[in-house]
Amino acid sequence: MFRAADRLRVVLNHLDPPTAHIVASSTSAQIASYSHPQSLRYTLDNDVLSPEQKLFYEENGFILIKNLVSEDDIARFRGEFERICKGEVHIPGLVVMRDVAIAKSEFVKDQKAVSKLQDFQEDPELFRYCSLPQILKYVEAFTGPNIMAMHTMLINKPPDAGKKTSRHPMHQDLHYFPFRPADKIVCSWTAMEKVDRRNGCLVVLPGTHKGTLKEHDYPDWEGGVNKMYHGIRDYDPQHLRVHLEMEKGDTVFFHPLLIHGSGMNSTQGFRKAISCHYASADCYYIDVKGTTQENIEKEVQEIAARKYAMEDSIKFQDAWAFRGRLVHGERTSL
Ligand SMILES: CCCC(=O)SCCNC(=O)CCNC(=O)[C@H](O)C(C)(C)COP(=O)(O)OP(=O)(O)OC[C@H]1O[C@@H](n2cnc3c(N)ncnc32)[C@H](O)[C@@H]1OP(=O)(O)O
Ligand SMILES: Nc1ncnc2c1ncn2[C@@H]1O[C@H](COP(=O)(O)OP(=O)(O)OP(=O)(O)O)[C@@H](O)[C@H]1O
Ligand SMILES: O=C(O)CCC(=O)C(=O)O
Ligand SMILES: [Fe+2]
Ligand SMILES: [Mg+2]
Repeated sequence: MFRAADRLRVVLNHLDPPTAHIVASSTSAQIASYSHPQSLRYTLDNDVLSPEQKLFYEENGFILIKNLVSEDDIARFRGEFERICKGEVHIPGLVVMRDVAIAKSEFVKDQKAVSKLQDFQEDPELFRYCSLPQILKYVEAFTGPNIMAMHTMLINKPPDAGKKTSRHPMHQDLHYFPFRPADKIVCSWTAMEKVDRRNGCLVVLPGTHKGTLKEHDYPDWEGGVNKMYHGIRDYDPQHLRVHLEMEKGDTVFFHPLLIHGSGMNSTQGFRKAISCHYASADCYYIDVKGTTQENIEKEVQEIAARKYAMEDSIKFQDAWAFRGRLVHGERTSL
């Protein structure tokens, strides 16, 4: 009989030493809560994940793969980001976001003002990230062969302006998505430089992908909160937290129900990461009316109505169908 604690130890051998140390320092009660999976629910067989890696994802809801994206590719993404910030290229549909602490200040056409690019699916250079074969190989282990890139971001977490607005509250990405099933959705998030607690690395609550979608709303933060940065109000503050310290090119794949956030950037540098949410093209859209997702639907529709100057006519689902791009296999449903 393979005990939970033994399995966790096996799995820890596949983590970075710092992360392994943090997981290993969890209490025995928390370790015991890693139950034995009856069968593999969250991963598929495509010979990419080792049995230990599968078990780790099943139990924790994330897996970190070291050195998956090359220095050259990251340099190219960084170059394109700079060109966008300088206004040298114009990408249809791209959303350029500024941190709430600087959004109201004078506009500077410089990357320093930009906290996030969203929806870069029409930028061939940045979208290369979503088609990288070594990423898709892993994605397929979660989604199967028909793969849609649904949501793209380049996050440029700014040095905190003193109001802690650079934090991203604890949340589940599924809150933003009107498609299911959740188990056929996965995020890939690649560090474009070394990320650690000082510059605001990702923080995850392992195992929370086994729970349900929780109610999200704006946190009561005195210094203000960025637009659409909803958080979970009632997550268990005692739950084991793992800080994912990563080197440039390291990539974490995580489940859309995994509770995660990122801390304040207390350095002077802009912490960069690039990410894509993938879903199986076999997923289907749902109506979020009457669910906890109604609040985000309303906000997305308000912004879309302003952006495309079309009152009320954009459905939440259509906004996703319009941005989604097939990256592998067939576009069967989404
Ligand atoms: C897994 C998925 C996870 C996620 O999707 S997380 C977050 C999702 N976020 C998004 O979809 C992007 C949301 N942001 C946006 O759409 C835009 O950045 C946003 C907020 C509409 C601003 O667009 P801009 O083109 O900059 O428009 P603008 O300069 O005219 O500003 C309009 C009003 O918005 C304010 N604003 C801008 N950036 C903000 C921020 N970061 N947080 C809070 N408020 C912000 C801005 O001050 C202005 O306000 P006012 O109308 O002057 O009172
Ligand atoms: N008061 C709070 N309420 C809700 N969430 C918070 C609060 N403070 C921090 N968080 C969230 O916890 C995560 C980590 O935040 P924080 O910046 O405090 O880093 P940390 O985990 O405490 O690490 P460090 O101590 O190294 O700063 C982020 O997702 C952040 O948004
Ligand atoms: O890079 C980060 O800080 C995390 C962003 C994130 O989790 C999100 O935008 O959904
Ligand atoms: Fe997220
Ligand atoms: Mg802290």
